[in-house]
Amino acid sequence: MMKPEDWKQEQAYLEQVKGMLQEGIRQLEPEVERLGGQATEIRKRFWEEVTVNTASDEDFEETFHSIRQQEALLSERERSYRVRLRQWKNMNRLLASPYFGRIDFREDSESSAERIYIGVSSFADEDGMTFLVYDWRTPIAGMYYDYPLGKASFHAPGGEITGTIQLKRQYQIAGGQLENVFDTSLTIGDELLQQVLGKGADSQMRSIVATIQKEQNAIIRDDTSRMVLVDGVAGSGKTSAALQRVAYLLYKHRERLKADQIVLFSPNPVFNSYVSAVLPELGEENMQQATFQEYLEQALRAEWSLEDPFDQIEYVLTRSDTAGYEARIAGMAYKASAEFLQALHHYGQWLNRQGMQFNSICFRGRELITEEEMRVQFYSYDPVVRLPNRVELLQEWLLRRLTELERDERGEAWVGEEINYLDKEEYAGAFGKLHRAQGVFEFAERYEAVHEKQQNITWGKEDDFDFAEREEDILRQVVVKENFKPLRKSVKRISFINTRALYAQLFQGRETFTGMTGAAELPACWEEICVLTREQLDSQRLFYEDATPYLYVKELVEGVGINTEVRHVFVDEGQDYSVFQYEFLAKLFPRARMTVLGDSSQAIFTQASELRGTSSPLIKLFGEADTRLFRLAKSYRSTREIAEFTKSLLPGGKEIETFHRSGEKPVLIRVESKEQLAAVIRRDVMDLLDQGYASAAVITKTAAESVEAYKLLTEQGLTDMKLVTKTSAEFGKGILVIPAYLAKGVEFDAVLLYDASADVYGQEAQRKLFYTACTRAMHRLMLYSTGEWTPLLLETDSSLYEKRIINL
Ligand SMILES: Nc1ncnc2c1ncn2[C@@H]1O[C@H](COP(=O)(O)OP(=O)(O)OP(=O)(O)O)[C@@H](O)[C@H]1O
Repeated sequence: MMKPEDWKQEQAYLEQVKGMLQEGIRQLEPEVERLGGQATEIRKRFWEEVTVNTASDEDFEETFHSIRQQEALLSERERSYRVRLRQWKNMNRLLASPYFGRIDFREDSESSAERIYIGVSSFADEDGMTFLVYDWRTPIAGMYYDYPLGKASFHAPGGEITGTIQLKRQYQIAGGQLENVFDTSLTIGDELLQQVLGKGADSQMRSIVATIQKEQNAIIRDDTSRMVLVDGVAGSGKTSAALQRVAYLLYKHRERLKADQIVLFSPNPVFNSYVSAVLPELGEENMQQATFQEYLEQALRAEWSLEDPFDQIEYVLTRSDTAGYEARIAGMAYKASAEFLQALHHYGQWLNRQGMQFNSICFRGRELITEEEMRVQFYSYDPVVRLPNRVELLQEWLLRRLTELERDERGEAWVGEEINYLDKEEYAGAFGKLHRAQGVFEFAERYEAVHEKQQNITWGKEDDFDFAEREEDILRQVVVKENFKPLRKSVKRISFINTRALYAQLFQGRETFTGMTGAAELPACWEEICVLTREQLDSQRLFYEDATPYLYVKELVEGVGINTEVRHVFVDEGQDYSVFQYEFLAKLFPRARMTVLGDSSQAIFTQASELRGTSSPLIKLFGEADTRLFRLAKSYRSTREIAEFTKSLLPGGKEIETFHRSGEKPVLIRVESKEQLAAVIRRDVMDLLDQGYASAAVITKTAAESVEAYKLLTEQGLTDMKLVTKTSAEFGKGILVIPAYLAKGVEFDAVLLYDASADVYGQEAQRKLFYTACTRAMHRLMLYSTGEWTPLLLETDSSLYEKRIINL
């Protein structure tokens, strides 16, 4: 218990800080207003203040300088305004809760300790010399997360500082009022964490700044590795740590790193809205967020109809009784593998010598430049020149060829016909050109006349400028040029490369594939995989598993469009990306460091990658020396009862540590029919809401099952539910019906697993999906079944759950 005089002292300090914050805000407010007003005014009157005169070169130069000056003034005002506004916002944020922690740190060279209060941003007194609150991201504040009482040290700009932490305190301050103070000897006391975790789920993720754990802090502050790889169990704070890390990096490199130089790849669009509040809460702007699918669509949508990962997983889960299923599944695994990547790499080398595929250039039903001509030209270049460079050379050659062919084309009969059909505007356009040309001819005529006089040479009549003939020439030129424009455009877009054929020729059969790629081992059903793949390609569709390899082949030949602006790439749910996708991201963002967060036990997609271990493509990506692997073994999300239950679902689950927050055991309820199922779920949802839980998710295996559940529950009179689909942009609080794969990464107060019977989760392959669904629950977990229980529960000790008999 805290001594009354300590409490009093804390109260007094809080009042002092609040008073100074209020004073700071009072002083800053008029300045923020003034600077904001000035910037707006300058922007509004920008052109009034600039004298625009371009009559002479000097005038032009003067105008140019005057614009530059005005621009500089505006950007200076806007910058000052932004800085002040940020300070003002930070102070306001602090006012409600100025700090959450304190350490008393005595440097070895000093006789007394300094009190370091820690909050979401720094706050200094008026002369800027004394820090009343330290930003949590400062090196000195880092000790708060890393050390218990006793010896501690931190890196200051001048070197390592060592000393002793003599006191460690945590605060709960809300609305400017001191609610609780805890002394702790540990890194971060459990008491506060208990309280934080005991709260209800939000529709948006919260910042964990006050209770970051030591092992999470190491991830947040790692600033040396090219690849930060986090393998953490469900609910261990991977996403939370990632977002805190973004905030940390933005603070530490605030002079040169901007939020839009950071990209977070997230599992689905709903997730984007789920995490979107954390950084603003910490006073930072949001980074860019994207899904890999968005990237694929932007690169391929123009030519292909693309399957997305959700349709792919629906196929995997629901179509096992259809023809070709086994082959497709084998194809998915192979097309995401390191072996296939290696094979494509060799394919690139093979293409260096032969086998390039082109689209001939056709015009008015004729082949102007044939595939064969292109192939001959392409392979006439020095073989040491890389494929993309040779493509460039070929492109230049094609453009030159087109110029020649365009010239030849002018005499063709169709051109004359087209001239006759030129409409008024086209004619006027061509005529304008003619007149410009005529100006040149007039000048030439004058010159010739003078020249003639001087040389006393007489030109023959037939050499005179024949306007009518010239007119026809120019019109022909114009018409052919117009008609050739699309050809040039498509050459510039590199459409002469037949990427589809380049990809399709990989799928002709086992021997040809091996010949082109040197691949040693192929799936047994390779021939069937070939047929399936070609069928798709022929109908202009790409399976999800083909999209990235297809892009890989495209870029192998054409070169990669790179982004050099982005400095950090974060990949959440990193286990769900294939080795291809990582290769891609590394190529696409050559100047970026990568942070990948994942959990192998939640690898529900077929293209999953190993996170650690010798075969991890992630470690290979930048090499072991540049990669740092972190392991998070403790799960914070769920109550101990739920976590003990979910860890029993995994073969290696024993390693998972649970956080000791207690609640009710998971409940297994068996019913007789779907109608009864809906009735029981309805009753349970109502009960949960009555008990004060604000978010409950009815989690299903597939989208089709979600639709069924939603319908049945509606029929039972449950209203105000939201059916979440892959196109949903966000979900609020309340009751959701959602397929498990869309609930990835998010959490709910209560999870009601719609149907955990053997019919639905009957196979070992569904274990990870089942585990992912159950681990979404924070406080309550209920599972229902309309028949035999799923065999995935067989290993689970019956003491870990409660079985209930329905009683409607
Ligand atoms: N240090 C912490 N302090 C307070 N809460 C924490 C802490 N670490 C994690 N949590 C909480 O635990 C829950 C799970 O965190 P998060 O979603 O970041 O985990 P995750 O590892 O990404 O989970 P999953 O892989 O299951 O999606 C969240 O409610 C988060 O706020």
